[in-house]
Amino acid sequence: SYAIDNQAAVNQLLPQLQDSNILGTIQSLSNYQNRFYTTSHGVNASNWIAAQWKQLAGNRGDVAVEQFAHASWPQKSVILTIKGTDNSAETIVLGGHLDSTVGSGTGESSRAPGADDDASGVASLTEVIRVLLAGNYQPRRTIKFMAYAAEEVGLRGSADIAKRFKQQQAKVVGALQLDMTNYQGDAQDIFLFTDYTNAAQNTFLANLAKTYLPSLKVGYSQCGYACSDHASWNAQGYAASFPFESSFNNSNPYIHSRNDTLASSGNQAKHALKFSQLALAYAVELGSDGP
Ligand SMILES: N[C@H](Cc1ccc(I)cc1)C(=O)NO
Ligand SMILES: [Zn+2]
Ligand SMILES: [Zn+2]
Repeated sequence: SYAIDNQAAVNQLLPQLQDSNILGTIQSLSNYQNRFYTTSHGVNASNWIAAQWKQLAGNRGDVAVEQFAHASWPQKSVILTIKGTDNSAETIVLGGHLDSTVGSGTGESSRAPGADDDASGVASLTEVIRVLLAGNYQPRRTIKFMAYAAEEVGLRGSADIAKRFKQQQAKVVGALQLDMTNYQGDAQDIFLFTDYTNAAQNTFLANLAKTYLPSLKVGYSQCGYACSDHASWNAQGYAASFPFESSFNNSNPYIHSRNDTLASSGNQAKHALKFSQLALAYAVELGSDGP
């Protein structure tokens, strides 16, 4: 159910989220020459994220970090799992993509910083992982954080994973996608996309924002096509949502170019922090439901 009944836990964890940490992760990821799915840099960036998430996991027995190998390209996806206590068969997925591109012809030497698209989403998620684990949060459902490979070439990493989960009849209660969280193109703060997503879960997110982030303005928009990894989960029949940094009309003009840098996003991570806050509320409220 989409009940909002964990105020104590959420309100204790929310203030611990720091935009300075998000900024650092965006900087580190955009320092790779590129993170394209077939380059050595793209492979290294995946390994770096896995190492970061392993560091955050520390020696918690209920937390595991793995890299999901894809058959037809070298860049792996990264999955961190926090195993649930008494409702661990039900799973919540929070994802973003780790690859970057400057469009067709991207290769080993291309410069593709991908600060907003999508280092920002991976950084927003990494800060949620840090706070949940530092706060020793123990979910009843299983929570999986995913950094997908090869999103820019057709949502291929998330498609592999979502298909595998469906084949295994995994009970994914909901999936949240963070792709571009740090460029504020509009006066409103968060835009919930209504195509290729689940309406009931979108309403839940709007209610989470109203409850925990009352100063934020929430709008709605559409992509018009399967524009990020939420569409891979939607395609498998799972409830997906896609909170986005701006409206379609005012989206970041720098993406898929060498100018998708932190500087182009105002050298800040305050906008990305809002998405960490929403994602944490989503993870804790859904994660705390029993069987
Ligand atoms: N097409 C998406 C980015 C994207 C998504 C929504 C909107 I509006 C504008 C741009 C992409 O490149 N994801 O990596
Ligand atoms: Zn992109
Ligand atoms: Zn993207």
